[in-house]
Amino acid sequence: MISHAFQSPVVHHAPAFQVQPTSYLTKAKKPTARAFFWTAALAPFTAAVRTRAQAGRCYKVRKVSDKGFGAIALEPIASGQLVAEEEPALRWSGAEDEAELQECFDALSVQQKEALLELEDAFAERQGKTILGIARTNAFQAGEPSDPLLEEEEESRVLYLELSRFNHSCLPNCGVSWDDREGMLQVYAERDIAAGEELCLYYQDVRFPTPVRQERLISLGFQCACPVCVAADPVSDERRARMQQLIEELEESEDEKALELIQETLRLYDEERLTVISYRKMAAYKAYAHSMSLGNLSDAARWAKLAYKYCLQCHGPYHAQTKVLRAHANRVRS
Ligand SMILES: C[S@@+](CC[C@H](N)C(=O)[O-])C[C@H]1O[C@@H](n2cnc3c(N)ncnc32)[C@H](O)[C@@H]1O
Repeated sequence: MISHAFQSPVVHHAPAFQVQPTSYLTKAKKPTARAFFWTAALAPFTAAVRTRAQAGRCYKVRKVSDKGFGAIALEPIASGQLVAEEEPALRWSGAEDEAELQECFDALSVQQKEALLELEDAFAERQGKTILGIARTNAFQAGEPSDPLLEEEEESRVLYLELSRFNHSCLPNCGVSWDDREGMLQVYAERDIAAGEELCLYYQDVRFPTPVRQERLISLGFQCACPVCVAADPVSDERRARMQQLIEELEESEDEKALELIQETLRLYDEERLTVISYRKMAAYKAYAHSMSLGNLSDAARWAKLAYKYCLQCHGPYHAQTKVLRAHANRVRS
């Protein structure tokens, strides 16, 4: 039995739309995450992780320093490459429902339970791991965070056996994308990666200075040991604090001002070598929307094309957002 009070588990997700999108993309959302949630509260468990990238497996999970396991690139990986994808081993309605998590776990076979109990539990106490601690350490959010349907509905959480082994970095080289079409979570390379490099995701928005990031990650059960946190560079902290300010200022700004702020945001991402493609995609998309609003069609076309390119890189060609952005890119071109 789970003994301590349920707190929201760590929720790794593709933070592409943490900044609320304007209406163009919101309209394109579809109710897919919800559609299969209740019918598959307990997703079919597969002994072998099914991954499209399996044939040419480009990484290996192994022990990495003091972070436990991690994923290491076995070969050079190009930006935009699909690195891994996996079906959930466990799905439950999430947020506050400890009882449902326990119920879903209890319904698994012994083998399935054993596999899940192998995962890291950052909250384990003397009596050992609990499924709650494992969920808090490893859970991903089902669906894209900004999906209005998910915001209105109870959020669901998912646990993966292999993707749970990817560590966090505040300067990540990979990002996750929720694949509604197949109900899988995918990992895409967000920059070119050399063989031997660790593949790292970002468990939360990294556009905050070190003390804020650290505090948020400690609440997820660990002290971040990524190179940016270890360096604690005041210049980097200043840039990241400004990035957060810009997110807020952008919400309040008229078109012309907003376009200036977006340019500044992109400059800061470059200076910080922050290659999170979903941040850039959102910036390009917003710039497209503001350019359209100003009637500047040639700029709008350029931004729409860029947003589409970024979307392809972080979500692949079949994702709902990619299709929407492709349509926008085609529309303003014609
Ligand atoms: C989702 S698991 C990642 C895989 C984990 N390393 C394992 O061995 O299964 C999250 C845990 O990994 C470790 N971890 C992940 N990213 C880290 C980081 N940047 N710094 C230190 N520890 C990290 C922490 O122990 C955290 O609770």
